Amino acid sequence: MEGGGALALPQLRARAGIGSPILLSADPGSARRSSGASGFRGLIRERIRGEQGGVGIGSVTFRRLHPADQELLEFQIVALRTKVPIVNLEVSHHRAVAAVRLLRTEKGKAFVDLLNENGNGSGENEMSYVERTLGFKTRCLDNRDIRLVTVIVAGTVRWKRYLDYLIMSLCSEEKVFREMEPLLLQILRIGFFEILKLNVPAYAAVDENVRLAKVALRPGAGNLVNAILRKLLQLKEANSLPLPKIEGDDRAQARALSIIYSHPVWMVRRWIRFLGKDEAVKLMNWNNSDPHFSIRVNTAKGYTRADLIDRLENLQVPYDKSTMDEFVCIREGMQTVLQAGLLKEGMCAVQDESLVVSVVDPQPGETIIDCCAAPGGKTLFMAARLSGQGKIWALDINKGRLRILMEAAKLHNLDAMISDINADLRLYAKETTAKYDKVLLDAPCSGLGVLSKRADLRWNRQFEDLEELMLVKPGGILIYSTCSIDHDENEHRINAFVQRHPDFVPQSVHGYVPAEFVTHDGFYSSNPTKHSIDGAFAARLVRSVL
Ligand SMILES: C[S@@+](CC[C@H](N)C(=O)[O-])C[C@H]1O[C@@H](n2cnc3c(N)ncnc32)[C@H](O)[C@@H]1O
Repeated sequence: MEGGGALALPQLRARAGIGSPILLSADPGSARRSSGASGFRGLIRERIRGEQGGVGIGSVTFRRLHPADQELLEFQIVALRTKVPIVNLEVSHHRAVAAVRLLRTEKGKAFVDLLNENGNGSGENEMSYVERTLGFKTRCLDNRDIRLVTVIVAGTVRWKRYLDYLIMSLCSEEKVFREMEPLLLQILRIGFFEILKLNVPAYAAVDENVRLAKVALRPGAGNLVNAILRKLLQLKEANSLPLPKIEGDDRAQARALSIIYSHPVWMVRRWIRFLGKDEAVKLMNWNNSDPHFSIRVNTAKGYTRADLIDRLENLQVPYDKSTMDEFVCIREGMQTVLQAGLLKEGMCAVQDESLVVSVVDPQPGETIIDCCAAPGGKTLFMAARLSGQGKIWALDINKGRLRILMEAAKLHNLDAMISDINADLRLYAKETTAKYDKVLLDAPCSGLGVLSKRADLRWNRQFEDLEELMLVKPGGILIYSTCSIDHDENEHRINAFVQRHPDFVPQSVHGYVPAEFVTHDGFYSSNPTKHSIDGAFAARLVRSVL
């Protein structure tokens, strides 16, 4: 086995006796193409059948294997035959978990990051996915592993177009890339990402990914990974990665930029048209940078930002004070904050540092409906600003997300001020006679302002349309907000709305947010490249009294 990382068989046997979970399952897993009798799994099945008196392939096939592979095969046979539960210690467990998470992310069945899950719990969940998908278990994930999985998965998703272009260029023919089995492609993406963007030492990136491909798939898959990664290393060393040149007509340039900065072509073309090439490149660089997280202190529980800062200093988590009083910004150490239980205590919440709540400007005694409320970042923030007087209705179509919101409300001592409504806003708005002082419509949008945090959104963009709502009292205020920087979802939508509903008059957000966030038309707009915070938009519309 490459890299000299293989354990000697007696050692493996000794570890097999420790009694951790089992190594192999009979189910080859949907992500892997059946490798037949020529794959590891096939060989094992044949060998065991042979030993049980069936038709085995015996030593002839075994001689085709490299001695190190044969050693691994023997080990796996011991595990299967003795049914001793064994954790697979051969593969790099965080890479195995990352590969499985990438497969699941691509099918839309997992989020990119593990931040919302708890350390050990998430390790166990991940292990059961790994077992079902790969047919073996890895050892439990510790905090460092979870961080590595998050970094690898988020980075690989973010750089997918760039990585795939290079992988395809290095395959002997395009067909090899197009027909590549999903798991093999994820392993290659991880290897490419580690080498090109994480600067992982070459021996580790190559050996570990080769071993993962061999164990999870078959020896031939490992050989392919080995050949392609070594070719990549040579090209990287010679500074001659086969990337497209930014030349030709607009379309060709957009295509090249979309590969180099790993964004969809339509997005690049749109941004070049509206922002110009330089600004579009800046924006893509922001989207590709590591996201930072903002934490809002929970004043409703009596905590101050100084209390939060004390805790962060004790935990040795570096932070920056935000311009907004309740916030601090964290670039690294989020896992430490989670582990220390600051969120569970209700001391703070992870929340985008947007000024939308300042645009709403909740005042004690007001009734406010938050129309697309879950998971509740803005609901909780608004409730905290009501200083114990007033009421917020949190409406969302998604019951599960609404439940999370109400749990968080309880944690933050704000549950008495918040009631939930599980409904489709379009139906609710038609059927109810209720009217509110303020209506916040934080509309589902493309999320084009938060692409640095949501690595997957750039590949999954879809518009969802909402009916206009008439839940606002005469004289009340509708606040429309998005986490998008796209004019079609923001200014254009507001202008169209106002044309259809002359009883709603835009009111400048001047005075509610610092001047640098107020657009020419009096809307709130934050721009990642200008303000170094996520992109967001908000408009205040006052309903006339008549
Ligand atoms: C952008 S998120 C809201 C984020 C939230 N305001 C916050 O600050 O945490 C959009 C939410 O709209 C909800 N949603 C989408 N369509 C809806 C509809 N027709 N009626 C009610 N809620 C809807 C989604 O379930 C999702 O939770």
